[in-house]
Amino acid sequence: MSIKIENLVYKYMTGTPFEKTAIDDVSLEIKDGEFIGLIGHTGSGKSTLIQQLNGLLKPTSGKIYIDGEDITVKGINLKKIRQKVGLVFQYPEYQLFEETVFKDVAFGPQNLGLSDDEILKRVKRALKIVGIDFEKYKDKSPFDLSGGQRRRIAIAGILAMEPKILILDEPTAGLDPKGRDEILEEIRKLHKEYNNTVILVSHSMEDVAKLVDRLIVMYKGKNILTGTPREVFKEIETLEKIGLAVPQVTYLIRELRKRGIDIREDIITVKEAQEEIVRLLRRDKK
Ligand SMILES: Nc1ncnc2c1ncn2[C@@H]1O[C@H](COP(=O)(O)OP(=O)(O)OP(=O)(O)O)[C@@H](O)[C@H]1O
Repeated sequence: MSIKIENLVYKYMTGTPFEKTAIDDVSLEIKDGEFIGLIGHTGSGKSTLIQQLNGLLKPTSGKIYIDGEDITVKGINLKKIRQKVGLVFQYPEYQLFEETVFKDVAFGPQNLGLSDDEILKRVKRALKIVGIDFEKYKDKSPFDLSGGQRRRIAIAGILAMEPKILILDEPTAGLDPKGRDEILEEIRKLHKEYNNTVILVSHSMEDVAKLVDRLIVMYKGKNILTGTPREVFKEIETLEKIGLAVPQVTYLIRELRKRGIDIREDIITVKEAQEEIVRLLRRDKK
């Protein structure tokens, strides 16, 4: 499902100073099935932006179209929008409340009024994607599990509703490197399996660059850069100015090129760097 945002403005009326413009005239388009990384420093407006995409916050002005439908009009059916746009909040594990894993993941599909067979199918599928063994965990209390496992179950609860657009707000926040890599790998898998539109919110370029089709970079409520990770990483000066680091390997390649080494410019992962270095060594041997 596609998303189109036109001249979006969001002002909080409760802050200090009294009025705070959190989203400042943002326009962008996301295509059906795209995997987007929404990047920006703390306070750049990422959470405010995504909460408007499922109707949780109502824009101060501007338009949002989900699959061509304007969701900013009065009287719009919010339940219908939330079936299409699934939002996984930061630290979603704190929103688990049922006494078993099964009940927690089934809660969303039950609210959609699906049959028991369909609910079971969806719960199994969602747990499989997040790497939780259905038989082993279905009757366990989520509260007896580790933080990483609880987060997966919370994500599975949203996946089980099979939203055409899935938005994850900092899904790796607070996890150790292993847990972080596992969750990111699962998000990659689920995008492949469902082929839905995914927006992954993060302030770590390193995490998202290797996964996404396109990056949207926010700064002070504005969308200041958009493009593939390779295109965005070329703007190192702009990114540095706004406090976002490009992956370390990108810096390394830049330094090597400055020293006259003829290495490909658009490398963004360590794996690509390894392959390129091997290629150069082989070439020089000849
Ligand atoms: N409830 C609120 N009342 C007033 N101002 C708010 C409120 N929530 C957010 N803001 C302000 O709006 C701006 C954007 O905040 P937002 O949470 O959308 O940024 P973010 O990029 O998601 O940050 P983070 O990475 O920390 O979640 C910030 O300046 C923030 O202080």
